[in-house]
Amino acid sequence: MSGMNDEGRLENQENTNHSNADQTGNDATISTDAEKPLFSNMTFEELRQTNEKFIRERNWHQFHSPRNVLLAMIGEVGELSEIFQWKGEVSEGLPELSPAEREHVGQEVSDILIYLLDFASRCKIDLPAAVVKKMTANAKKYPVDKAYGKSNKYTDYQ
Ligand SMILES: Nc1ccn([C@H]2C[C@H](O)[C@@H](COP(=O)(O)OP(=O)(O)OP(=O)(O)O)O2)c(=O)n1
Repeated sequence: MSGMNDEGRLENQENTNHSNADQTGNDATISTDAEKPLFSNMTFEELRQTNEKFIRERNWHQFHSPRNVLLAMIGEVGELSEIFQWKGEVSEGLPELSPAEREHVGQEVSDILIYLLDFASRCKIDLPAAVVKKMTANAKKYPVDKAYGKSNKYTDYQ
């Protein structure tokens, strides 16, 4: 279960002592190191400010309406999808892709995030706060005891 701490940050209160093994005894966990730090320490706000400067210096705010930025983001989602298109299943860490393809994935996912930050900014949405709120709601909708090891929609066990 997750909740908010005094600073408004999402804190993970889940009991992580349970086994990841499913009923057949297999370890159902795909990633063993998913919770180790992976991202560099740039805040959403720092990234947003850097991008606002990029847009302002080019006098591009006139083009960056919420609708235009949303469409640009969807275009980048398409570009990311193209890298995976017609391939078989791809494993965590993308070992099936070439180094150039992995680099390309990083570029396209960055374009998506840049446009997402831009979109949130154009809509005056405090994105990290909205994400924390949504994660808290997700944890309530999908309680561990009901959702553990199941991929059902929450409506199946309401
Ligand atoms: N009007 C624009 C144009 C570009 N960008 C920024 C956001 C994206 O991170 C990146 C998108 O640039 P391109 O439209 O040139 O798209 P790609 O980088 O994906 O290039 P290509 O389409 O050649 O793969 O640049 C932006 O904010 N506003």
